Amino acid sequence: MATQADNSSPKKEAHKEGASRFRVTVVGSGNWGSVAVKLIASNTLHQSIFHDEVRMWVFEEVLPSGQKLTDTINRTNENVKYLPGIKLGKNVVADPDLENAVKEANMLVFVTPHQFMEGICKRLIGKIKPDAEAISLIKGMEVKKEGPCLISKLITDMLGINCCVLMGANIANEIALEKFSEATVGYRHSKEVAQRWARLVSTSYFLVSPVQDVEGVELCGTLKNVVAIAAGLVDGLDMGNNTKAAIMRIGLREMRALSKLLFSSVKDTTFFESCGVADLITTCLGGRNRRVAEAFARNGGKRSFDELEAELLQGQKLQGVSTAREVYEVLRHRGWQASFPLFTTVHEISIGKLPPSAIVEYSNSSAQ
Ligand SMILES: NC(=O)c1ccc[n+]([C@@H]2O[C@H](COP(=O)([O-])OP(=O)(O)OC[C@H]3O[C@@H](n4cnc5c(N)ncnc54)[C@H](O)[C@@H]3O)[C@@H](O)[C@H]2O)c1
Ligand SMILES: O=P(O)(O)OC[C@H](O)CO
Repeated sequence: MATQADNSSPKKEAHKEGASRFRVTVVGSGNWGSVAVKLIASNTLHQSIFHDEVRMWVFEEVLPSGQKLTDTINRTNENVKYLPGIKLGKNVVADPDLENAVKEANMLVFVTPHQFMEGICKRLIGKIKPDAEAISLIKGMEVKKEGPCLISKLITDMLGINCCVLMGANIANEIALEKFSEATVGYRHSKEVAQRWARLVSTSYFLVSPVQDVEGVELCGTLKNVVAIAAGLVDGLDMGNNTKAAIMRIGLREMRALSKLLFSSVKDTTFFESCGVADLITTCLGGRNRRVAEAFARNGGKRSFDELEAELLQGQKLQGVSTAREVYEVLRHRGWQASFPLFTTVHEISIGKLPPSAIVEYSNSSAQ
């Protein structure tokens, strides 16, 4: 069942005497981070359980104008670099000081590119409130000696706090324009906590469903980025819709198979939620991973993903190429490469070991 915030009244309900309000900080301010802030800020204003102010940690940058990004956000109420043209909400405060941004929060929303999370968590050890709850909107994982480590687990292990996840068919620019979308909150124990997260982010155009399967939800969001690279390669090779649909189907099979091998608790039904097949479809049709992979194939693999990412995304970050490498490390370590030809081939193409055309030749060996 979708959970929708009651934000029908423009005025905040009366605050119950003695009840303390949840203070929210969003750690991250990229394209999705800024849209998440907009959703949250529209809800904290109207719901008495939340403090009005939403603090947003900004990785400080100096803009071409010479001004700091944080100052510009606070002056214009817009993230002019990562989400231009969209007002975030007057109750949003951008803060370049990470420790200061989190110190009073008891609801922490993590939404940075995954490769920065370990460093961010290190800086936050001992700096957050002991009763804080977290949610990760980050699609990606780390690979440790012991094996893969999902970002929600990294947060829990390093900061000692519970962490839900929110994933879904959520191209940020479309949600910024208030076009209808769905998302899935994955939770481990407490449905009540998951419902509070849903209440924080849901709007009339953004419907959120809680599912008790953190690993399944997070692995869907993480692994679909590798399939999106494959779909972009197919587009760049002008192979047409049937081939792309086949690659998406094979990719979905590999997503499900790897998720269940890594965590036997992962539920089949999770793949039918927004975080599963719906996110796979939207990413393979309109995402950044798809777009950069298309350019990579059109250039015959002669320009690197890093170079194309910098040119096409202007500071936004791809997750699919590094996730393909991380998945490859897991497969190689466990001797599972032969069972995951699409994941393996995406990595080998991205490092120049195979040409872009290998995406079809090699991936279809699992198409049974
Ligand atoms: N953009 C989307 O449509 C979308 C939708 C759903 C989920 N996501 C996921 O959300 C996560 C965040 O993506 P995004 O779109 O908000 O970011 P983004 O790719 O738009 O922006 C990159 C961000 O990284 C920051 N950054 C750069 N160097 C840094 C450093 N050294 N340390 C910390 N931060 C640094 C930049 O300031 C910027 O805020 C990713 O896991 C992504 O897969 C994105
Ligand atoms: O633009 P991408 O490829 O990073 O994908 C964005 C979102 O994950 C889609 O849900």
